[in-house]
Amino acid sequence: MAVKMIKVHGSGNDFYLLDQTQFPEPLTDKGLKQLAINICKRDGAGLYEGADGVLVVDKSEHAHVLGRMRVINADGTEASMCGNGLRTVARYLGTQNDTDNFRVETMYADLKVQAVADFAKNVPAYSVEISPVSFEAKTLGMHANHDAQTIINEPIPALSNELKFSAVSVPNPHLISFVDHATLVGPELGRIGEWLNDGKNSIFPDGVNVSFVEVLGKNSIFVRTFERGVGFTNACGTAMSASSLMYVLLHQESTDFNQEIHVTNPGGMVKTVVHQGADEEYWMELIGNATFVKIVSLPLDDALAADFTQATVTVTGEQTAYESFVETLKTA
Ligand SMILES: N[C@@H](CCC[C@H](N)C(=O)O)C(=O)O
Repeated sequence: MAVKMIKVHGSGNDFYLLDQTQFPEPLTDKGLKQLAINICKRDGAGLYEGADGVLVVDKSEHAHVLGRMRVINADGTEASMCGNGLRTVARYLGTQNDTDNFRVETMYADLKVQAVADFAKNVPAYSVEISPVSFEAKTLGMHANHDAQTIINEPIPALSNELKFSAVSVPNPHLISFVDHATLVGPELGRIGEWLNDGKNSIFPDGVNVSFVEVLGKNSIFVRTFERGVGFTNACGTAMSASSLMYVLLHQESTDFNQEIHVTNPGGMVKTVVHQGADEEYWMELIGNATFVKIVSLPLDDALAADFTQATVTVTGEQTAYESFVETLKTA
């Protein structure tokens, strides 16, 4: 049996999108984990250039929902959400069902998604809801600062004597620190990210996504992320949404609720809007590209055995358009 996957990305955060409805029976969780580990490897060991993870699309049993998305990180662990990936899954399901405003089931919520105006010619874009938000240590799996219930713009001495951190789940866990430019591009993010995701530390035993954020100007931030289960990524959608929330809560001199925030990242840019609902709950809109790079086919047994010799590929041409779009950002 052959497996067909689409190589997709949002802001250069890249994935293999696997629609399990192509199989008579979905893969087991063990099979999905093995597949992700095999195909995501970088440096020529994976399928083509590898990926940050696999986006698994399944049927949903929920009413008014077009499909279910699961997120398997490159190391085979499962994440509860993926903002950049959700945009591409929204495009995939929307195109299949000929609709552009619907919901997708994710681990903790059925999230609203919507097609929006293209970012540039041949650079389709989608807006997705990021929620639910929590600052609770229990939800975050956090045991820091003598088991503090929340950490909002506070030092965590076990991590750094200089930086302040905010811990927020959206619903995957994020640790956010506002830094100057030298710190943004320096080695601290890698050091802290690796330590917190070593599976041995007692602060985040299940790991955490770590982001450094630089305020660039009014309604404008740069976000660099070390992802749990992946390492450095070009961009992390939930991290950019969590960073935007903390930007609104901590930097009212520069931004506010309901304003469009320009978020640049190493792989491109997205826009976010932070909302507070009627019950005071926070939620974010994440707006960005949903690029389909190529369609890949290979025997499923080969993919599960990490043999990619029979793989065939059809390139869409969208990556060239995306790269031209990113070039325009540098001159803007
Ligand atoms: N890149 C994703 C987030 C992926 C999940 C993360 N690695 C985790 O384990 O929480 C995004 O765009 O949000």
